[in-house]
Amino acid sequence: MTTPILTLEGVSKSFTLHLQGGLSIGVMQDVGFSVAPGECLVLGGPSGAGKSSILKMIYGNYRCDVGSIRLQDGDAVVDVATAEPRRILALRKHTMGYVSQFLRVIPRVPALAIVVDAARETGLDEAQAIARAKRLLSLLNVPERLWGLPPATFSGGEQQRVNIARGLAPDRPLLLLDEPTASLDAANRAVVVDLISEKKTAGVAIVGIFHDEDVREKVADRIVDVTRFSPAQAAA
Ligand SMILES: Nc1ncnc2c1ncn2[C@@H]1O[C@H](COP(=O)(O)OP(=O)(O)OP(=O)(O)O)[C@@H](O)[C@H]1O
Repeated sequence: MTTPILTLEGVSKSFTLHLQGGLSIGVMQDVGFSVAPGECLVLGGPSGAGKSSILKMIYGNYRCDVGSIRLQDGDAVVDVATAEPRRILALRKHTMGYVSQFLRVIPRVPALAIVVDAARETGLDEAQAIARAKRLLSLLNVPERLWGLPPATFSGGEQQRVNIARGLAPDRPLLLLDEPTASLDAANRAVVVDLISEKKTAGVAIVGIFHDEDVREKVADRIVDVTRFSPAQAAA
């Protein structure tokens, strides 16, 4: 098997509810899986099972209580679980990308510039970045008349497609996808499936959450049901 780019081992997570007297709720126990370059691992399981929390731990937004999250970064291996915030920021710039279903709108920055800036983050020059951004926006059916406008006034679906273009524009070896196709129409879902396949062919490792069964079937190499990491399951 190809050397994995990402390996989670013995990861557990609980949340402390400060509004309820510091009550601690265990959400996941002993999470473990690996992902290889070019592979798409889909996290499955019912609402509240902990799928998004796993992505957030990999991205370094949530700290895990114990366990390791080892990420290949060039010749080095970094444990995200214990890495300094500065190291995590560097990983986000070069090594791992995160695409959620929501665009955090930056006031006054036009859609095309948002995607061009993202493409430039991993080293494309201006001309290459513009070409890539235009290709993505066209493929994702964002009308050309909107490219020069800030997305604040775009429809929800248009904003989501700008967001996907921005998330897929840079070249990073690991991509985390948190329901990027939620509320897209069938035609645009199919485009996203093709773009994900392109990334896989380019050797990008993907960990994703897709509620749409059809999308999941098309992109997943493996599906991990995260209910197997629930503390109740572990105690049984
Ligand atoms: N910041 C937080 N503070 C407290 N509890 C949290 C926090 N984030 C997540 N949780 C809890 O952890 C559990 C898992 O949530 P998570 O969002 O990871 O589930 P999910 O499987 O992605 O759900 P969905 O499919 O509905 O998005 C839930 O019970 C949720 O309430």
